[in-house]
Amino acid sequence: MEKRGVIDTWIDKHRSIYTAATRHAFVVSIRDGSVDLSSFRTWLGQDYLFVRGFVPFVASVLIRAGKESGESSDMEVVLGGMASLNDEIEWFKREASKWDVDFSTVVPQKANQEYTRFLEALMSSDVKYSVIMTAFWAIEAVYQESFAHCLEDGNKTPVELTGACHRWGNDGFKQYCSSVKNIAGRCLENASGEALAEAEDVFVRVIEHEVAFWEMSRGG
Ligand SMILES: Cc1ncc(CO)c(N)n1
Repeated sequence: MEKRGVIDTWIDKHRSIYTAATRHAFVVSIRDGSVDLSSFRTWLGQDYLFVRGFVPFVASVLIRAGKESGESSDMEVVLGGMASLNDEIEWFKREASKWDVDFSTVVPQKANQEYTRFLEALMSSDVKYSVIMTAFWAIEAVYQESFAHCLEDGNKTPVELTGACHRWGNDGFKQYCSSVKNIAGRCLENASGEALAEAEDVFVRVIEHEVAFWEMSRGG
């Protein structure tokens, strides 16, 4: 059994918003097959833009893992995440031609802009390593839990959407999220009360941005 840490207590404490992010109506509609394909296309274009903004964020996490972590494995975990982002961008481009979405004309919507701005603020050197790691974990975990749900028993996920679900819902990605969670948890064990409060706040804000991102996608 894995040890329950502060992150698990936050998930419990903020359960309703956490569930709103990981079982959003958009995700549930993928799982039950009722998804509106124009929503999926909106999500695809917006998430491609998001991921392009997420790369520099992960790069900043990588630099900090190299400099500030006492554990050499932190950098390797984040580097693995970087490598999968490289594949992800290629995947998005293949999906774009499959769904006839032209990324060059996609304009970031408000929820996307606000999320990207939030990530940019987290890249400041004033933000503590434990806080940035908590954010990084939460961002990845929402996608992992959401898309894994679309692959669980009883799903009616349309076959043309299973590629997206496997991308974030596969066991390797789950393992990777668990490694990031362990890093964040370890940092938080030694964190000051102030850092803990900041990390909890950032956790909730990530979840809120994720909910808004799904809402935007569903809105078409
Ligand atoms: C909005 C959003 N959150 C998380 C991820 C996971 O990388 C993603 N691709 N997009």
